[in-house]
This record gives sequence, C-alpha cells and structure tokens, in this order.
Amino acid sequence: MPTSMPSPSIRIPVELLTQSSFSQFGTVIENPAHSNAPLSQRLPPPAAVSANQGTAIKFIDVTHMLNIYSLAPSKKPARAVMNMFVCAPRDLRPHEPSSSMPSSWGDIDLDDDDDDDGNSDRELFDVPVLERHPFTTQTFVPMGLSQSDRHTQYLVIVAPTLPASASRRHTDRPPPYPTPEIRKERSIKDIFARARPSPFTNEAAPPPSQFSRLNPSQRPKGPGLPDLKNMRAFVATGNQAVTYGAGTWHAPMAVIGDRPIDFVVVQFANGVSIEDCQEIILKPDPKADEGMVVMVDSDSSGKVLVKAGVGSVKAKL
Ligand SMILES: NC(=O)N[C@@H](O)C(=O)O
Repeated sequence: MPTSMPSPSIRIPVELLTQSSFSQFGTVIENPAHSNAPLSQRLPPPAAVSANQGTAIKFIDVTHMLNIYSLAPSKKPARAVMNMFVCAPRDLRPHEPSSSMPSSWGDIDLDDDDDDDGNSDRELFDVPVLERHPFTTQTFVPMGLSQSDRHTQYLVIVAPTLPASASRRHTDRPPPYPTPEIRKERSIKDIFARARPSPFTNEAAPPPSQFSRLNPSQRPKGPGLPDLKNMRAFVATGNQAVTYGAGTWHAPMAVIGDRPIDFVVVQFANGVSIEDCQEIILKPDPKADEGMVVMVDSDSSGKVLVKAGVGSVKAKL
C-alpha cells in the first residue's frame, strides 16, 4: 500500500519552465537557440562542438543521468531503460472560488480568472499523488510536439523534499526510503580516515562525500516527504525535455490540451518496485476545501498562461 500524508489546501500558479527556475529539481533539456527564458534568466549554454562534418552542433552532456542503485537495500543492479509513456490529456475541473491558501510562488489573486483582455480562462488540476525514484534520474522526452503547439502542452509539477526530522511529524511510520548500506565492520584505519585533521595526511577539510562531486541540484534529495507548501508547477513546450533529479518528488506527467503526448522516458531500473518508484497519496484535511491544486489559466486558443515567476507578466508562451 502506498503511504499517504495529510495535505493542506493550496492553489499553485503555473510558471515558465526554464533551467534557472527548475534547477533545484533537475534539468531542462532544450536547444539554447530556442529557449523561452528571458535573456536575463538564461544560464550559460552547455559546451558545444561541431560534429557530423560540420553540419551539426553537438551540445555536450545536456543532462546528467545518475544511477545510485548501489545504495539500494536489495543491491540488485539496475540497467538503463527506455520506456514510452503515452500520456492522455488530464481532466481539469472548472474554477471556483476557494478558501485554499495561495502558493508562495507568485503574487496571485485566487479569484481572478480573467486576463487584461477578459478572455483567459481558469481551470483547476487536482494533484492527488506524488512519486519519486530515489536511485535514478528520470528524463521525459516529448515526441511529435512543436514549440509553437498551442493546443497541447505539459505541466511539470514538483516539490522539494522536507528534512527527515520534519517528515516524522507527518506520518506514523517513516516513508519507505531505502537507506544506504551501513558498514558494520569498520577498521581502525576507516575510523581515523574521517578524523580531521587527518592523522595520515594532516588534511583539515572534511573528506568528500560520495555525492560531493555532483552539482548540488543533482545530489539525491534525502528520505523526507514532499514539502507541499513549496510545490511548484511549470508549463513546458514541445521543444523541452525534462530530467527529474534522483529522489525528486513529482506528480505523474500532466498533459494539458487536446491530444496525448508520447514521451520517451530514460532512467535506470532494477525491477524492485519499491526501489524503482515510490508513491505518496496526498490526503486533504477533511475540514479543508480541497488539497493541492494547480491553477491552469489559458488564453482563447487554449495556450497555458504563465502566472508566476519568470516571464509571468501575463506572458503567453
Ligand atoms: N512521471 C510520471 O509520469 N511517471 C513516472 O515517473 C513513473 O515512473 O511512473
């Protein structure tokens, strides 16, 4: 049975998906020449070289795939897998006023469902479940969707991870999180090897942890529950793929629009279901209006509007 946790009622506005806004959760993969991000927000593009006899630009290492199944309790090795997810458009419910808290992401008016021209529409997407893959990154690559597709887009909904100590208050039993192997037999040399200054080298800095060579955004997120108060929702265009960092809490992919999107999904997996994917059901407080809800504003063509964060000046993607 999946674990559940109590959920506050919060309405979350949609943000533009850019590498800088998404960096704590993973990577946005896109051709920098076609980025939607305002110039001031763009990060330096990945290193590029000329390839294919000068007819191609090759961007190097556009996302980092991480396999940390060696830390899984089962010790069952993982292999790289590519699956295809054909994700149907989600049902949205009509907007109605609510006493839900506004999310901390953006200065939003919960009841404002018109843009300046009075022709935008607000609908609501309920988020009843989150999941994570503690030992692997997971990359969603949409196929057959263009940057300018106005009728079909996808939402990337993510939450930071609470510290493990805060998570214990939310649930009677700890969430299922495989823990790294604890080496029971440590030699005297192992024990002194972590002492600082080192008795062997006189080194004063702490020894590097297994993940210290990784960019902070790529490090595993820890065992805690999702930080629902800081959940965020980003709208992606067809020219963007997205990698969730290992252990990043995220909603199952949410397609908005007319037709399904085919995604090729690249990750590692070892076939042990609790190590490959962990779900948590969000249970709204019985006295609350609703649970976690993304406000999906769209213009008259169905294009999702950005209402918070970078490019939120009623920007139309
Ligand atoms: N993100 C999503 O839609 N689904 C997965 O992460 C999965 O592995 O089921």
